[in-house]
Amino acid sequence: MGDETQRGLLNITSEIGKLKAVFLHKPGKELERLTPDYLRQLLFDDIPWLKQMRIEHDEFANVLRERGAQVLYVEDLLAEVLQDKEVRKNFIYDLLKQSKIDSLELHQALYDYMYNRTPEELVEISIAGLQKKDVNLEDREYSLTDYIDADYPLYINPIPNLYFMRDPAAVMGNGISINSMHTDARRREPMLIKYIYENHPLFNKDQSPLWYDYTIPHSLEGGDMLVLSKEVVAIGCSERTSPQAIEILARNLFSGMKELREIIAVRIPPIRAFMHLDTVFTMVDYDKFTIYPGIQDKVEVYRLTRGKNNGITVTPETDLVDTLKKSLRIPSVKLIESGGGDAITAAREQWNDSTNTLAIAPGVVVTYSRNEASNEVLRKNGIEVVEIDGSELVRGRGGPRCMSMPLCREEL
Ligand SMILES: NC(=O)NCCC[C@H](N)C(=O)O
Repeated sequence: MGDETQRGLLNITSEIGKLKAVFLHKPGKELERLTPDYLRQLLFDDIPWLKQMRIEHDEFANVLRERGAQVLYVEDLLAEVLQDKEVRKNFIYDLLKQSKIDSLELHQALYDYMYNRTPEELVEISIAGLQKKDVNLEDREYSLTDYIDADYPLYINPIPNLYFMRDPAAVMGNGISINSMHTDARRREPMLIKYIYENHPLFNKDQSPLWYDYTIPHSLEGGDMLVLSKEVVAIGCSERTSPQAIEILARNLFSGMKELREIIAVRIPPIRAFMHLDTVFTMVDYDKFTIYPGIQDKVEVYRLTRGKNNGITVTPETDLVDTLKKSLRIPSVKLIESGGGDAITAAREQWNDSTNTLAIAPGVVVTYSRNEASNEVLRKNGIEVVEIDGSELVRGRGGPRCMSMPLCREEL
């Protein structure tokens, strides 16, 4: 990575430029800690079969490599930064704080236990959680909390959604937004990215501005963030991303991304099936987007530009397509409706993330093979579709875009 280490690896100025480097997390033991009792709370609808899921995830990573992207795994970079003793100490403290371990004695015992693990084991604990039965703390005196929580099997909860790397952070320009997650189930994920951002030379923190921090109390998730061009960013205002967060992010982007002209805020209905903007709308080529049919009539669109009202002027718009044309300064925009024109098929395939495409070059996308009608309609519109199997991966309700965090794309 020679040069990139010098100037920072991060550079995302579009949704569709050829993908050069991407962050993934390969699903691991954290998925084996999902039980029926906690499924909903952990944002799953079913229990995936981990072995098959990992095969599917490897296929996804291979497709990206074959098309020229460097695949970096969050677990590897985190293990590298945790080699440093000071970083490791702080990380364990933050992990215990985040896990709300308040009892002094338990805190000390778990600290000691984790400090004596290898960086790789510590990474696994931070993702898969820590079961009580795996730590022998028999001799200590119980606190009231210990007695009351005795039936709960874990000291540290798993974070099974980490393989949806899109959401805890997003690269925009040469900076990064480390996001504030909407649900408790995902609250730890951005902390892991923050440790990598602050300590790994590949991220070259001094060259890479921080656009948003996960400690800000207004939720913002990466599935809502689309870098349409150097000059235009779209942000979903959704179940997961608040208008306050969009305004804070907008101010930071306007002051740090000199070429950025406007931010399009797209308000989508706040329901689980449409949890982020990228579950209903993704960019697939210079002037083409795939969209869940009918959603364009249910959204509200606002343009944010540099202005006097605390740095931002907000202009309500009436139509998504007109706004895209105007903002991107292109003569036409093609919306490719998923589902192939049939409402039932469209709804079924959207549930399985048909519109959550990952562009790996202009007009080339990765999708799940199961979404046959939606893939067909993309092809009919001149898009090259690279299919992967996702029968197990999809059970967490996310597709190829959700599973990837692009770090660097070729400039258009
Ligand atoms: N960008 C995305 O839409 N990511 C999918 C996240 C799925 C995950 N189970 C969640 O509910 O957060």
